Amino acid sequence: MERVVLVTGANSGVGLALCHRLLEEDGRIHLCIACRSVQKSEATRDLILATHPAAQVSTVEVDLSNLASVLRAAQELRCRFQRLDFVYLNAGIMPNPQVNFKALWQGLLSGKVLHILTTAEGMMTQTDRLTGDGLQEVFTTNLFGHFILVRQLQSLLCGNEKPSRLIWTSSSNARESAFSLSDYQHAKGQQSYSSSKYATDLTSVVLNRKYNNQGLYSSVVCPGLVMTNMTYRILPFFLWKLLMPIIWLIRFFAKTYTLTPYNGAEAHVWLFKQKPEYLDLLVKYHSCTTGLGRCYVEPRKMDVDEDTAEKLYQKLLELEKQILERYSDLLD
Ligand SMILES: NC(=O)C1=CN([C@@H]2O[C@H](COP(=O)(O)OP(=O)(O)OC[C@H]3O[C@@H](n4cnc5c(N)ncnc54)[C@H](OP(=O)(O)O)[C@@H]3O)[C@@H](O)[C@H]2O)C=CC1
Ligand SMILES: CC(C)CCC[C@@H](C)[C@H]1CC[C@H]2C3=C(CC[C@]12C)[C@@]1(C)CCC(=O)[C@@H](C)[C@@H]1CC3
Repeated sequence: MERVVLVTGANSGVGLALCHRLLEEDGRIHLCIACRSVQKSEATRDLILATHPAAQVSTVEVDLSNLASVLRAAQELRCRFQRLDFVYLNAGIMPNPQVNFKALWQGLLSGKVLHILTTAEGMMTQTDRLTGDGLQEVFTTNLFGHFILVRQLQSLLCGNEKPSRLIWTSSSNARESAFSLSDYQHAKGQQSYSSSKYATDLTSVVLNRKYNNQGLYSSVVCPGLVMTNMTYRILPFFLWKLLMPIIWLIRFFAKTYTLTPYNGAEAHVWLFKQKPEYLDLLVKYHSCTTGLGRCYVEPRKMDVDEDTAEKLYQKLLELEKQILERYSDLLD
């Protein structure tokens, strides 16, 4: 039986490369690409079919920052499919990114050059805003919209003959110091991206605890530093071009400088080929590339506190309850 794979944020960057790579691995899968615009998803479908003409590719419209749209997409997926084998929760935003060059400089002068250059710890700030639902946009797009989607797709993901898989695109920028349970949406700080990715790591850990016995497994990956629409927004384009020779040199030392979306999707594709029962679910899988361009995957233990993870999960459930009450007309 063909496997059904759903990918969010499939129209560009890591998500698009992932779609191509999954079809290279197994041309028989049914690939469902989730994008927030119909035009973009159709253009992406055509692009994928141009290189994989025999592939089965369908599209679903979902704006993860709009919870009504998430509920509608889940309803449509429930009608269309009997089960989902893989869900790649990959869409993400980092709005109005600013680099703190003072922190970068201090980091470079400290002994932690590689750590700073690969995690950007304490170096990046973002300006967040509220969604139409009154939630923080980065939290909603990167984590909560996906959380609602997963919960609404539970009937397609749980109790299947073979285990189903959730694969979240997290980041090595995920930091406990940027996250607080009392402000889990990160309304007060300026590191909403880092906070949302840490919250993603926590959520994945708890999802395993709650759902492994129903045959659903969750993993987190980091694609490394990849040049995509998201990263090109951090610095002016000409500056990136000027920095490129230095960045390619840094790649000889910084294995997570994967740079291309193809390389960035390595951990996602590797997980596609693994049996979940053998994975360490407290590990983040990092896409890595050697200086000469060979791709590989490195597992690294996550810095997560299980008690905090459980408390966050309870808060997500409370918020979910409020949202489902608000949109009760969209439920079956
Ligand atoms: N690039 C990097 O260095 C790193 C990226 N990541 C993560 O990788 C993932 C993919 O990012 P990347 O490929 O780099 O960047 P891109 O900007 O190329 O891709 C992001 C994708 O998310 C989609 N998206 C954004 N907002 C929404 C929304 N509200 N609803 C639905 N889809 C949405 C975008 O769609 P649209 O085209 O419509 O905007 C796009 O397809 C993200 O989660 C990111 O945080 C993690 C570590 C490093
Ligand atoms: C390397 C150059 C000489 C100078 C570039 C400085 C910064 C613009 C980059 C250094 C580390 C980078 C980085 C990211 C963005 C660009 C930098 C800050 C990320 C935050 C992008 C998104 C992620 O999720 C992280 C994994 C990246 C970590 C490293």
